[in-house]
Amino acid sequence: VSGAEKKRWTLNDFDMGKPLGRGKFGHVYLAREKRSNHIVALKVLFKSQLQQSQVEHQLRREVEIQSHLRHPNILRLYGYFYDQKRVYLILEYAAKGELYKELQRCKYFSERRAATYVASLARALIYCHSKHVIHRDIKPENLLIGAQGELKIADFGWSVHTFNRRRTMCGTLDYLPPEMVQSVEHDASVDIWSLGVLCYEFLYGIPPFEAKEHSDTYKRIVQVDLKFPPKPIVSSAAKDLISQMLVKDSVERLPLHKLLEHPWIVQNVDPSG
Ligand SMILES: Nc1ncnc2c1ncn2[C@@H]1O[C@H](COP(=O)(O)OP(=O)(O)OP(=O)(O)O)[C@@H](O)[C@H]1O
Ligand SMILES: O=C(O)c1cc(-c2cccc(F)c2)nc2ccccc12
Ligand SMILES: [Mg+2]
Repeated sequence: VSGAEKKRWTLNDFDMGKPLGRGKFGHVYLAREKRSNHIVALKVLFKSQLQQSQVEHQLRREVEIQSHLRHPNILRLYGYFYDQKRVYLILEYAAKGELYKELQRCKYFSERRAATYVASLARALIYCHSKHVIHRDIKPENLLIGAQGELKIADFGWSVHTFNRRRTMCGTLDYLPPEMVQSVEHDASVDIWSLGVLCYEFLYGIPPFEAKEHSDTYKRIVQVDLKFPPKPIVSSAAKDLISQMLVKDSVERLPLHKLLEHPWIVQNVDPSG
């Protein structure tokens, strides 16, 4: 759907198909763009609900960010339009649906499948960070699966553009203390932590710091109370990678480009990518 940015879309440009799912602010439908016959997912959001939840600015930011990202493992946002009551997002259709449903169905993934997913997510995040975009909400619910089984990061609702704030806010960086200057790195490394949590959940079927009460989960996270269950059996290489990502001090976390060179990834991702 090239040149989509300039075009002014309306609902008449689409034939509506089956509902694909329900989100917090509305429904997502399968749709076909009439001129190109291109199949898309049309996310319909109600303005009233967006206003009630005061997420208008977040949605505009999500649209602004996602519409400029181009990567095979990032769900495309081709464009948007709105009418009196609703805002419509024209999204790439992920034919194999939600990753978390697939994880629930399989209970946990094989090491090869988990490593393949982790590697594609790492590549997508390297791309995002190179554009000074941090996702900040990497979790199974926000991952969709494309027609060829490839992973697509969706839902940039919590993503932020860090660069401008840092630069424009203070002009020169010269007078900023290390933690302020580092904070751009610092923020980017939140996605490394989340990817480590995801890798653990792919292999064990449960997230590493799960607890009955929120307060207990909070404690386990801040203490990095990382334990590997005896079952299912997981290779020490996988545990080594996870242990290098779930590190409290963010600057100590394994950088994403180093992750792609880790033995567990190299040995478990088929070279065809
Ligand atoms: N591009 C897509 N392709 C296929 N299915 C989709 C797509 N986008 C959404 N869906 C389906 O619709 C459901 C709801 O979509 P989504 O999660 O984006 O809404 P939401 O939950 O309101 O968003 P958010 O998670 O930011 O609150 C998803 O769980 C998924 O099943
Ligand atoms: O009536 C509007 O001008 C309007 C526009 C947008 C909007 C504009 C661009 C991108 C985007 F994602 C959303 N969101 C809204 C949310 C609530 C109420 C009104 C609006
Ligand atoms: Mg959702």
